[in-house]
Amino acid sequence: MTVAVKDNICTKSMPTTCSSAMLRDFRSPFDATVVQLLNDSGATIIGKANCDEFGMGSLNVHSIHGPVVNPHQHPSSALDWPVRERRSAGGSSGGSAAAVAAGMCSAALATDTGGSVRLPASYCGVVGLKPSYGLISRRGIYDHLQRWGVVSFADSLDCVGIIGKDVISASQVLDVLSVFDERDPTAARPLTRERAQELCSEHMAEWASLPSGDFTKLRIGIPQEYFPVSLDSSIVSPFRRVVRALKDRGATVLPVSLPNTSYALSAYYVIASAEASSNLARYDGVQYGLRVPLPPDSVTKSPGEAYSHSRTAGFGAEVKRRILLGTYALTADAFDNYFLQAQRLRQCIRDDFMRVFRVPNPLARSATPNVAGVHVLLHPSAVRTAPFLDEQDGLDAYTQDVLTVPASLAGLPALSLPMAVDAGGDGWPLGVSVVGQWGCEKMILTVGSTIENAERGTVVTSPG
Ligand SMILES: NC(=O)C[C@H](N)C(=O)O
Repeated sequence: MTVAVKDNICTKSMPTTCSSAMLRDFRSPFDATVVQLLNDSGATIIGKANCDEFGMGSLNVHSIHGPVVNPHQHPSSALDWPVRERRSAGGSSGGSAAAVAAGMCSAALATDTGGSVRLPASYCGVVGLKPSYGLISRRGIYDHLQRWGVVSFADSLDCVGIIGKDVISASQVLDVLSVFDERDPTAARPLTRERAQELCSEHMAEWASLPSGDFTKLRIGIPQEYFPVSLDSSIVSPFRRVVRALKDRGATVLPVSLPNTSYALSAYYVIASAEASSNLARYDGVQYGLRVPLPPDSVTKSPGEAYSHSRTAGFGAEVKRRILLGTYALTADAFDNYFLQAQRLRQCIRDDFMRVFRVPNPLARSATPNVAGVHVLLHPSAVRTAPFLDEQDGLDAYTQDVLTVPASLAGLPALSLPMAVDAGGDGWPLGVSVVGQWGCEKMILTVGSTIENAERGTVVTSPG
């Protein structure tokens, strides 16, 4: 299999820049465990993929390598396209999604902190899987040299994810990567993995043992809060078609409520920025990263001034904004009102999910199945199709992942797959997401491949 690797995942034989001037010349002395696993399995790594700087962004426009142009509709000539007609590939893993969409490789490694795998997958018309938090290793081989094989952004949220040309490619890569890595302290222990697998298989047996494609007894929840006013109306009809296809196979589809969803984005940006401000403190030009010597006429020449000089030159504007926001959220004055509140909201969001799932959480002490609950949730992956690259405006960029962030805060597996492009839309891809209980990757991939087959058989007329 040919695989591209996002440029925040360490590779020995290629640079790892994180799309940042800070790491422009960085060569990792080791491969991340995920890269080693891919190499050992015989995969061919074709190159590193562009991303937003340190994974911060939703449109892959914050990069020293320039923005990623969405290759959909013109896969071999995206860069010949007039600038005003170029669309974003989504972020932060825009390069990974674009490489798969353009047919350069059959899969790509990416990372997802708040939606960075699923949003680009949705915008580029490919499959994106964010696995359960802790399922795939983030560790490197020589952990005394650098803490992670994947360069940290926000440790309590970062996951290695997979982008594939179809569900089967994504699940093949998942099989290779989902092994326990004792070097990664956040990796789920073998017992937890076994328990999750047992629970998932037990609950899949309720419906997946029936003849293929018969989903009688599969219960699917549609979270009512995932249809905000910002949702483009053209998404509704393809989404309904997907629901209908599942109902035709016997599935019960019912509305469910995740009442704290509207707090997810605010909680995410506080928590992720706070963790980023602490993680990125190591890039001071002495321990790590670009070092820019102070000018000879500099007055104080204090270490603080030297750090600040290198950090000012090495980090881009978006990374600086997150460091400022995160540092503020962690100050004594703001901690209770921002950081603690965000953590409380995160717990409420987790509880929302746990209340609706039929499969018990393998990480919880009491594991009572909720018989009125659902096996999986289904919702649109994004509120719109890929924006034009020259239509970026400030706040909009932060609301792109409004539908992907909740599953990240809860650490749950989520799969985005393309819906057939509909005559009512603008001809650009749209994704639908399937979310499951922790460790239920097999379940969401099974539902995903049924949707994929149904959508492949859909004949729709394209608007252009
Ligand atoms: N990194 C991610 O998962 C994307 C998110 N939009 C962020 O900028 O934090």
